[in-house]
Parts: sequence; structure tokens; C-alpha cells
Amino acid sequence: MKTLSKEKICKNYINNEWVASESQETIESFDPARKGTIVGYVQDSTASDLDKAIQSAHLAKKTWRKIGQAERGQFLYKVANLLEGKLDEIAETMTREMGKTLHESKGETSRGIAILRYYAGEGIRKEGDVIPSSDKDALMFTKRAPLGVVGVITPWNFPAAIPIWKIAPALVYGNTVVFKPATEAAVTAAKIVECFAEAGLPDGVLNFITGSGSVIGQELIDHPLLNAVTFTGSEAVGEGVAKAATERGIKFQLEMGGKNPVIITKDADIARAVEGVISGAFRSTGQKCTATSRVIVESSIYDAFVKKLVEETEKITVGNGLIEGVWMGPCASERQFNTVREYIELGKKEGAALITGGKTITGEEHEEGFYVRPAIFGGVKPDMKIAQEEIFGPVIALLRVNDLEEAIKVANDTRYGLSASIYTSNISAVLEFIDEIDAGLVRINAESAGVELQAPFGGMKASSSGAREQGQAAKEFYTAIKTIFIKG
Ligand SMILES: NC(=O)C1=CN([C@@H]2O[C@H](COP(=O)(O)OP(=O)(O)OC[C@H]3O[C@@H](n4cnc5c(N)ncnc54)[C@H](OP(=O)(O)O)[C@@H]3O)[C@@H](O)[C@H]2O)C=CC1
Ligand SMILES: O=C(O)CCC(=O)C(=O)O
Repeated sequence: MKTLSKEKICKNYINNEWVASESQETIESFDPARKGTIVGYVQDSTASDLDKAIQSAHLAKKTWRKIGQAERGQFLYKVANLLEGKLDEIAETMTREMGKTLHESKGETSRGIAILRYYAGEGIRKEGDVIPSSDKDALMFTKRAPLGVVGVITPWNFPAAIPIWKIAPALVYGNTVVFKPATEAAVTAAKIVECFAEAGLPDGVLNFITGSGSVIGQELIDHPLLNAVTFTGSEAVGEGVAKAATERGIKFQLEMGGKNPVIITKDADIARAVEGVISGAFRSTGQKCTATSRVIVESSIYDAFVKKLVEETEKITVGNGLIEGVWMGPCASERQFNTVREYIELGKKEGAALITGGKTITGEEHEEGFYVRPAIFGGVKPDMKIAQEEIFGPVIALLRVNDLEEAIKVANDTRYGLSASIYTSNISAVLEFIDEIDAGLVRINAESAGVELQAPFGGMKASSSGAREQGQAAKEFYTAIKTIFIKG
């Protein structure tokens, strides 16, 4: 039976109007904690809706560019204030739509506000440099120019932070945007777009369109009026985005998977390492591209570390993220839930030992949700699939090694390179790790997840296209440099 609770029909936002899709069809968004409950409906858009969104962003390009960076920054301050006023409502919607705990949702929404204020501040920061010319009578300088219409395609795991860390810099540097959120978190995304709409952006500057990724997302990346695309999500879709963008010669940015390692050396503070591993692996139900998924432990402390890790993991409370005291919410969807369960079965078949967790939770309040106990596999070999493939769920693979050299070799033995961490008290180990690890985020005595909005974010190898997001790095992606030479 489907229960409709606090349902909302979200429309597309095109050329500053909330409009229904031409299809007259909507898609339901379900609560993963209570699978019969619909959180809201979003538009099942068509290629023609998408075309209108892009045309409107295209028409708005010149006006928005000419408004100037300082005024564009002022709009973002307004959006930040509006979002702050709706923090509780948006956080609750996020928890109901994709399952992370209310505490996590509030933290993420607050982060969105801070990101908006950071990029609002860019409004009055420099947009170029003066460079001495070899001609003493000339003035030479650089000026940043926007790219034009940017397509923003986002996943469901950070429904506020990821859209905002893409849209805010795109806008402040003078681009117009067509935003296509993940269908599984599109009701939350609509609420974020409402804040941009209420801030009074000029017509067509930000357009929001929902619908199937394979239809709307694909049309977006293939549209001839698109000037750049930024994407976070799976590797399979990311490859398609890169291919389409390369064929048309437009700029693209991809953030994809991770299989993030944490190394624990023999002199590490075990209690601290356990705390960091649990938070990195199981917060957000392990559904972060920066989540800890491989823990590589030096042999001499392996048993002591695992004992403490298992003890602490077994204390984790799993349930509906709206309930106070629940530490870990459900998997975000039935599809994620099934993927996690399949990997747990695969791990057992591959010969790893399931030390704790991995079981579906049933009974009473858990009956209706996609709940699984956080799982730890011991005896994992580097070439097993559970040590190589991104699971995107609350599953740790433990690998035992003899020394730091072997630990780094095992850590690098994956196609991914997003985040990596080491717990150690040995400064030489720290220096060695910084130099030798293949990862975009290198963390010492800190969990693998933990992204700061003012610093570059992105990975190596198959994790990313290389163009970093956030902080000042965003400017590199969302602008092109003009070198100007003036002679009187
Ligand atoms: N790096 C990360 O942060 C993330 C990684 N993942 C990984 O990906 C796996 C699958 O998750 P999933 O949500 O399916 O990720 P996807 O890559 O399918 O979805 C990400 C975004 O891309 C859209 N999309 C889907 N197909 C296309 C297409 N052909 N062209 C353009 N856009 C498209 C989706 O729309 P729609 O939602 O409508 O399908 C969504 O907005 C996870 O299990 C995880 O391993 C997932 C999310 C985030
Ligand atoms: O760890 C974070 O805060 C962000 C991670 C991320 O970008 C992702 O999971 O997609």
C-alpha cells in the first residue's frame, strides 16, 4: 500500500516559471525508511522540455554576464539567507527522501549555506592579473570570461551540497545553468531551487528540469547549445558524459567513484583510528564517494584493531534517520540495498570472512525500510571484487599487510584514486604516504571522508576527470582566460 505523506508535486523551473512537463507525467519519490511512503512527485520531462530549458539559459547568457561579478555575488548571499531560513524543512525532506540521518542532513544543508557565502564573496575578488608586457608602453592583463550555458548533473547522495558546489561557482563567474538532479533526490533539489528562485535571479539564469537520466541527462549533454558540463555520479554514466563532451569540444568535469583506503600502521593510536574508520565507512550509510571501504592494517596490531573496530561497530544504531539517537539510516533506495546485499554475498563466495553485520534488519519499525547492519569482512585479498569495486554501502574490507611499503602498494592497487588516509604516529610514514599514495585527497590521522569547501576536491585515476571542484579550483573550470594587450 502506498501512503502519501506531506506529498509535493514539484515542477520544472524554466525561464523563471514553475512549469509542468509537456508529458503530463510525474515520477514518485519514495522514502527509503518506509518504502510505501511517497515523499513527493517530480516531472517526467521530455526532450522538448529540456530544449526550452537550454534555450532559456542560452538567451540569458549575455544579461547575466553583463550584470557583473559583484552583483552576481549579492544574489548568492540572498540565496544563502533564504536557504538558512528553510534549513529545517530542507533537511527533513532530505532525510525522508534519501535516508541519511537528520543530523547529517542538517550538516549538509548548513554546508550548502557556507558554500553559497564562499562563492558570494568571490563577487568582489579579483577576476584577473596584470602581467608585465615586454613592450613598456603596453598594458597586459588577464580577465576571466564565463563559458556560457553549464549543464549540472548531480547524484542523490548529497542532494544539497553537490548541486550547490556546482551551481554557486557557475553562477558567480557569469554562467547560466541547466540543472538536472538525480531522480531519487529531486524533491530535495526542487526545494533548493526554490531558494534561488525566491532570490530573484533574472529570467533564464538557473533552469531546473527533472526526469530520467537516460533521457533528460543524455539530451542535456548532447544539446548543441550546451557550453560545458559538470557531473558527479557513476563511472559508467561519467564515461558517456566525457565522450559526448569530447566529441563536441566542450569543457567537462567528472567526479565518480572511489575505493578509498585507510592504512593503520603498527604505531597508530588504535582508538582514534577505529573512530575515524567507523565514521568514514558508515556515516551516510557508506554512500559517499569519499567513504572508507578498504582498511589496510599492519599485522602486529591487526587483531587488537579488529577487536575494537568490531566492538564499536556493533554499537551502531540503525533506523529511520528522523528518529533521534539513530546513528545510521537505511540505504537510499531498493537498488542500493540490493547492491549492498549482492556484494555481501559475493564477499562470502570469494572466501572473505564476514566478521560482523551484513544482515538485513527486519521486524517492527525496520520492516518497511532498506536497512542493513554495517558489515566488516576480514581476510580480504587485494584482488577480490569486494576490495576492487565500489560498493557504495556500509561495508569494510580488512586487509592484513606486513609493513608500510606493502600497505601503500595494496592501497594503490585499484583503478580509483579519490581519497586515502593513514593513521600513524611515525612522521617518516606520513611523508612516505604523502609522496607515494595515488589520491586527490590525502588525509593523515583523519577519516577518508571530509571535504572542505574552500579547498580543491577531486581524484586521480578513474575517480575524476582531473578538473578539480570547490575552493578557487572551481574558477579554473567555470571560466576561460582572456589575455588582453592594450597599446595607447
Ligand atoms: N561519486 C559519487 O558521488 C556517486 C557515485 N555513485 C555510484 O554510482 C552507482 C549508481 O548510482 P546512480 O544514481 O545510478 O548514478 P548515475 O551515474 O546513474 O546517476 C548520476 C546522475 O546522472 C544522471 N544520469 C543517468 N544516466 C544518464 C545519462 N545517460 N546521461 C546523463 N545523465 C545521466 C542521473 O539521473 P537519474 O537519477 O534520473 O538516473 C543522475 O542525475 C552507485 O551505486 C555508486 O557506486 C552514485 C552516486 C554518487
Ligand atoms: O565527502 C564528501 O563530503 C563529499 C563526497 C562526495 O562528493 C560524494 O560522495 O559524491
